[in-house]
Amino acid sequence: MSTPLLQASGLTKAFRHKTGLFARPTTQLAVNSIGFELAVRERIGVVGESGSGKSTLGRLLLGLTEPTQGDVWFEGINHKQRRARDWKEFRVRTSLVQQNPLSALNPQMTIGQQVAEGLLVHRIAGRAGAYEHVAAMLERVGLSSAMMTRYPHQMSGGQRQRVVIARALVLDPKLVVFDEAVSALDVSVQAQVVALLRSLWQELDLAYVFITHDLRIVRHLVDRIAVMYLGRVVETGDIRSVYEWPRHPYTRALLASVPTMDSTVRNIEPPIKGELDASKISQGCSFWSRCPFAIDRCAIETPELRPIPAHGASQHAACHRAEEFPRSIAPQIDMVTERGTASQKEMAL
Ligand SMILES: Nc1ncnc2c1ncn2[C@@H]1O[C@H](COP(=O)(O)OP(=O)(O)OP(=O)(O)O)[C@@H](O)[C@H]1O
Repeated sequence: MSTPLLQASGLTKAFRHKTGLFARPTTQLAVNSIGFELAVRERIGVVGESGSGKSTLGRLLLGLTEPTQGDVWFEGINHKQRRARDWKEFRVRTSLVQQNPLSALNPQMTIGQQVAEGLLVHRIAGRAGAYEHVAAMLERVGLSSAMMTRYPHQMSGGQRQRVVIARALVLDPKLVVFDEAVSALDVSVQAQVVALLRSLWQELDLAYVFITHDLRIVRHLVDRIAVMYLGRVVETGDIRSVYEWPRHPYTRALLASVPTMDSTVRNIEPPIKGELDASKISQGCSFWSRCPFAIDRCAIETPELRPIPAHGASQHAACHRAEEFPRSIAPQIDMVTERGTASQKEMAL
C-alpha cells in the first residue's frame, strides 16, 4: 500500500475556557482522538454543526494549531519532526481556503500582487515569470488576466473567492483544505464555485479536505465524508453509502434536515432534541441526551467508531444501534446548479 498523503492518529485539541472572573476554568475537547487518512487525489468532506470541531481539525491537519495529543503525518513526515525548512516546503505543498474572501485579501494590494506573493516569497518565479503564472492561474479559475490590476473592493463576492482559490493553487499544492469556502456565497454563485472546484480537481493533482455544515454542497464534491459531533467523528464512509444508508442517528438527522425540492419525499426521521452543548459530554455517547433512539447503554458506554459489517468495509459508525436503522430517509438532495436545479442523480460524481 502506498503512503497516504495525509494521516492523523489520536488527534486531540483541548481548549481551556473561563466563564467568569472567579469561575474555575473548564477544559473542552474541540477535537477528541480523531484518526484520519487521505490518499493522494482523494477528497473528503468534514461535516457537522457549528462548534463540532471541524475548523480546529482543519487547522491541526495543516499544523496551524498545536495538538494537545496525537500526530499528523503529511507525505510520511510527522509534523512534530519538521524543522523550519520542512515547514516551508509543507506550506508550499498545502493550502487553506477560508470562508470570507474579503477578509482573506489585502484591500491595499492588487489582485495580481496578492496571487503572485507566494511565488515571489518562495522564490518559485521571478517577477516576469510570476506575471505569466498569475495571468494563467486567473484564467484557470474563470477570471480575466486583466483583473490583475484591480483591487478586492472592485470585484464581486464570487470573483473574490475565485481570486482566493487562484492564490491557494498558484504554488501547485497537493492538498487544499477548504473551510466553509463557499458557504457565504449566493446559491447560484455557490454552484459555479463548486463546479470550478470539481473541474480543478479533475485537471490538477489535488486532494481536498472540504469542511462545511452544508450537506448539499459536499454531496457533489467529495469521495468520502466524515461526520463530526462534539469533537469526534461519529460516522465516516464513502459518500454514496453514507447518503443512501446513514447509520448514525446524528447523520440521519442532518440529512433529513436538508430541504429538498421533491415534494414526494416525506421526512419520517424523528427530530433531534436540544442544541449541541459541550458541557453535556460525560460518560457514554456524546449524542445520547439529544438522540431519539437512545437506550440505557448509550448513557453509560461510549460507542467506538466501528465498521458496519453488512454495508461494506468503508462505512464506520459510532453508535450501539447502527445496524438497526433502515435505509435512507431523505434520498434526493437537490443542489442549485448553474443550469437550474439538479438532483443527485443528475450530478453523479
Ligand atoms: N482558539 C480557541 N480558543 C478557545 N476555544 C476554541 C478556540 N477555537 C475553537 N474553540 C472551541 O472549540 C469548539 C470547536 O470549534 P470549531 O471552530 O473547531 O468548530 P466548527 O465545527 O468549525 O464550528 P464553526 O463552523 O462555527 O466554526 C467550539 O466550542 C469553539 O468555541
